[in-house]
Amino acid sequence: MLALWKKYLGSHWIEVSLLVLVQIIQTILNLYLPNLQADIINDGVTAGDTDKVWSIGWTMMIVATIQIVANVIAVYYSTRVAMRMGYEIRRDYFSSVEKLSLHEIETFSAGSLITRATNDVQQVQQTTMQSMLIILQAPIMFVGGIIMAARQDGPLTWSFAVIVPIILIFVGIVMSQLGPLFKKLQTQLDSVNKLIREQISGVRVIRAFVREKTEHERFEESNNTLYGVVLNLGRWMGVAIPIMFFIINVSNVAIMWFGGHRIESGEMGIGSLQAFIQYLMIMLMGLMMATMMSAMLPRAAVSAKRINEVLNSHSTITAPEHPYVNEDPQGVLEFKNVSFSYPGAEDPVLKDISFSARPGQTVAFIGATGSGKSTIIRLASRMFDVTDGEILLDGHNVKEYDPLQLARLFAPVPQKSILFAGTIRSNLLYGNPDASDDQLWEALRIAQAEDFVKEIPEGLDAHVAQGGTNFSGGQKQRLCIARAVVRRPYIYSFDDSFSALDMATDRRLHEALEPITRNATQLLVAQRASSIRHADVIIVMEDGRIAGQGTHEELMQNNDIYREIVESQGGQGPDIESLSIEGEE
Ligand SMILES: Nc1ncnc2c1ncn2[C@@H]1O[C@H](COP(=O)(O)OP(=O)(O)OP(=O)(O)O)[C@@H](O)[C@H]1O
Repeated sequence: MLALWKKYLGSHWIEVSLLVLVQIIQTILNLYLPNLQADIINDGVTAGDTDKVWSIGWTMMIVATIQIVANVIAVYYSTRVAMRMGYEIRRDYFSSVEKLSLHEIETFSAGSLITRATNDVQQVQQTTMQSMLIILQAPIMFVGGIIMAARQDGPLTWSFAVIVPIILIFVGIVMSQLGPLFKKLQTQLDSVNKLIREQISGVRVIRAFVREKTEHERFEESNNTLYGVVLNLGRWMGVAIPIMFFIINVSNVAIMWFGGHRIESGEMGIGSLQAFIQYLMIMLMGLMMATMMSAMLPRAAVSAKRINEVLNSHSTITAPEHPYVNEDPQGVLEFKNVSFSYPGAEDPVLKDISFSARPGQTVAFIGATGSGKSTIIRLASRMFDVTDGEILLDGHNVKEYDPLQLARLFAPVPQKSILFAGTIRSNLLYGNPDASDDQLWEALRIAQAEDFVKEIPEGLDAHVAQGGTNFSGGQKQRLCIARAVVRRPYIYSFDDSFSALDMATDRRLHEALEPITRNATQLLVAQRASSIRHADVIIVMEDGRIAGQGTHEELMQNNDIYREIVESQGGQGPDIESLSIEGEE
């Protein structure tokens, strides 16, 4: 927490100093007011001195006005400084996450990165705001309250020696119960939030599989636990608050009783007793504030630690000091004895992978699910660093490149179609921000998306919902392919990108891609043997190893696994090249 305060409050030291100043002023004035009240009663009202009543009354008015103004300024600046701190943390956090490689993102997990950016930042922001109001006030009120009370009546102040320990013991007991409950509340809130997120985003699947009842029960269970924790908290609060007031009121009565005797014996004025009671309240208030802080700070410190972990982590995928600049990229890719394990995993998912892919060539990967096909595609553009071996691009290790320059040479079409909220145009421009409308339509034509986009009245300006949920799976896939085509990269990587297309569209797409991929390298992952049979090289993956490579004909002759895959999909299968297309022939 201190590290965050130092970093984000340090640059606003003028506002923070002003805040400290007004806080000190308003707390001191707050301590001064009961003193004036004592004087007005003792020297004015009791003595029948109207002038004194007026003069002290005016002083009280002025002091109270300054105190209110100082209070307003304090609340204004503490809110402003805390909100800006939250804004700056979120800004830095976002740019830190943007720079992280997939390795770190996987290590943190996407869910945790989101919670840290939202809940944790909110927690730190709230605590900062409260702290700025309380942190100085609490000790001044506590110590000042005792000193000022002692000035009114020294002997009576000894009563604090009994009241304060009783309250501290009571608060200690309550906090020891509330602390774990607050922690549990946070965890339970997280789990309810997670469930809501999961169930809302998966609502279509839940309905399709008629799982509403089960999901409802799952939610009920989690929500009930949360309700139980809140209820338990409420019970403790419900008991603790009245008992606290009871202790305070009993203290009040005791002080009045003792004070009454002292007034009777002429050792104390009525005004002094009244002021004394107010100082007791101020002192107790200081104590409460300090207790509140001691409960809030540890929770915020945990959040601050989680935020700092992200802010201080650096991408392991970095540019070398003098990156290699590829002036004339070709797209020749070579894997040399590559092995790879995912972060945190013990077993390698790729073992001793070697192959090469040249411009104009299509290298396809086929194999059982989980055999490592997508991982090869991810490693090629250095989303992760290999554990062993090396990957060369145009003869240079991908680690020698600036990761940004490297990324520009590739156009990935990921397995899961990812579209962003906006329009079709804004999504396609991800491929190349300078592309003209003609180029966008050309890409849509190649990706077999032209027809359905033309049918939408808004065309390129058609709205795309978050995650592209207003498009079908096949439409999303085609838009993602168009986005890659817009880029006109040196290496295309299609990771099972044709799975949602029917065979005829698949064929048309391959034909349309042919002219533009003539000088580019194509990496192609597919589940359907028919859609890769014309690849120049087919690599058969099994359990993270290459179980064979060659053309379709070669593999059919000498690779049992490949033959099995082809046969399991209907023998030689319908060759997509030979499929007739509606409207053709
Ligand atoms: N991000 C990840 N973290 C840890 N392990 C992973 C990760 N992604 C994949 N794996 C594991 O690596 C192995 C290979 O996964 P990969 O996605 O490369 O397989 P694939 O052949 O493309 O499968 P599919 O055909 O189902 O897409 C699998 O066992 C998978 O569980």
